[in-house]
Amino acid sequence: MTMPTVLVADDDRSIRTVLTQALGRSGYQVRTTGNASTLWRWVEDGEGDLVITDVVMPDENGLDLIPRIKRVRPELRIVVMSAQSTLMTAVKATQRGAFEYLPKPFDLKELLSVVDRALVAPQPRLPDAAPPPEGEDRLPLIGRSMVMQDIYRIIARLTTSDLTVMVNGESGTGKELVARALHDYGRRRTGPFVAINMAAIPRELIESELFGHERGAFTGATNRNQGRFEQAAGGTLFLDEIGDMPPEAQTRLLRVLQEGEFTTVGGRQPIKANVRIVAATHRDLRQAIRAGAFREDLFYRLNVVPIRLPPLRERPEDIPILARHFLDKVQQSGLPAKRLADTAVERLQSHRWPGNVRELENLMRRLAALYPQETLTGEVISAELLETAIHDEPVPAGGEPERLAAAVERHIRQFLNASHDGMPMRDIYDKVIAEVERPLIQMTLASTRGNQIKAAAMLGLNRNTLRKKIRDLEIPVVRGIG
Ligand SMILES: Nc1ncnc2c1ncn2[C@@H]1O[C@H](COP(=O)(O)OP(=O)(O)OP(=O)(O)O)[C@@H](O)[C@H]1O
Repeated sequence: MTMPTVLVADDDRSIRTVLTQALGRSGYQVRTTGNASTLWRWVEDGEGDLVITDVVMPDENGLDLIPRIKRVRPELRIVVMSAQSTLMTAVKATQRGAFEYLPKPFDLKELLSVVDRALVAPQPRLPDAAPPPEGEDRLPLIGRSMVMQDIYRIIARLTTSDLTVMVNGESGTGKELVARALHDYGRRRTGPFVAINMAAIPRELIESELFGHERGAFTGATNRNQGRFEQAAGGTLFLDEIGDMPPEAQTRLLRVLQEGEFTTVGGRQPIKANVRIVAATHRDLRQAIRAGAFREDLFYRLNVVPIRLPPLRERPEDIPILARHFLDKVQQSGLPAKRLADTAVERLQSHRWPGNVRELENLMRRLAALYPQETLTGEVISAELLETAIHDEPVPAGGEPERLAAAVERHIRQFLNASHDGMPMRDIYDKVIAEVERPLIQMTLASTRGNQIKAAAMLGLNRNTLRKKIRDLEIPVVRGIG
């Protein structure tokens, strides 16, 4: 029995060598070339059982070759590998009919398993998504970390179906962007994208917002109103913060998903639901189910394809590229160009980003608007991060912001417990006040980069009072930064 022949096209000689060895060891016959035209000639001549192609080659883009190959040899499987590991590459490769897309660098074992699968997989149905708009190279999602690569591949596959998707991730991780990408590159892209945020609508209005209402259905319903289900007909309905949906609305939504039709509030005539649903939440829905706050049956209806968006701190390698992307964006809106010093990148990568990508985006916007220097240094970033730390309440890992008073109570309890062995503690008042005053003054000074006049104004203190406090609390004075 002759072993299948794998045709490899990549302009990088070392990749050709590695693939020849690895595929050869697995018993395949291998032919390699460094350009697209030779690959095309082999394919036209009927050679090969599988193609592995790079994207950027000197004579032609591998992605452009896929439709031509599919036209002459629809049965031939194509695996795309690319160092241009963006969402668009994944979407284009999948929608043009590639069997699999592998971002470089890839794991050889994974490649071999893809090759094995490709050669035995049943005849593929051509994706029924229309090809994405050409020249559409604006990237909706930025980041090249391995976790994001996996997400791009899932999104790319999901653009060829209408499966329900559940996006889970902390606030600001890009859940809405994922929902939009699923719509913009999917089969329903010519239809509407309609979003509704369960947390932002009063609970008694949610059903009428979702399904619409008839005139006179309730007090104040002076007109018939279309709900989001009707508005999104033929397109995508994004149910944001689904974990905040009240129980009655959950029951109704479940019924609509089971029956494929809905009635408006006060209406009788069932209307066919024609939407693709993408739901999102920052909550742990399994925990909500255990607490009786979310219907398990609804969860399973929605959680057909789960996508977990990682918090930014789990993919620090994406931070520089995201930061530069946001600086470019603000530059396009007319603000001066900025660059990041290496120290700035380091500082950004060591921050925890409780607000995730949104926090990074806002920081870059603020820096572009506020700082006159062209180069942003680590020091500038630190000062700005401290400033936001003063304005934002801290969000501990548990999710809910900790009240300052709660933290203070915890510390006071410790003070009081420390005084239990007979000797009452003295000067508790001054000690506690100093504990709060010292970081307050220190951080305010850091955020004004040592400028005591500005710090006094921010604190609402007289300048002399501030100076006295700095002396009494023995706060080191750093002057003249920036
Ligand atoms: N991978 C990414 N690439 C580029 N921009 C991103 C990315 N992820 C998030 N953003 C940007 O960060 C901001 C927050 O994203 P988005 O609104 O999608 O987050 P979310 O998870 O839906 O947040 P929330 O749960 O608070 O509604 C947006 O301005 C979005 O454009």
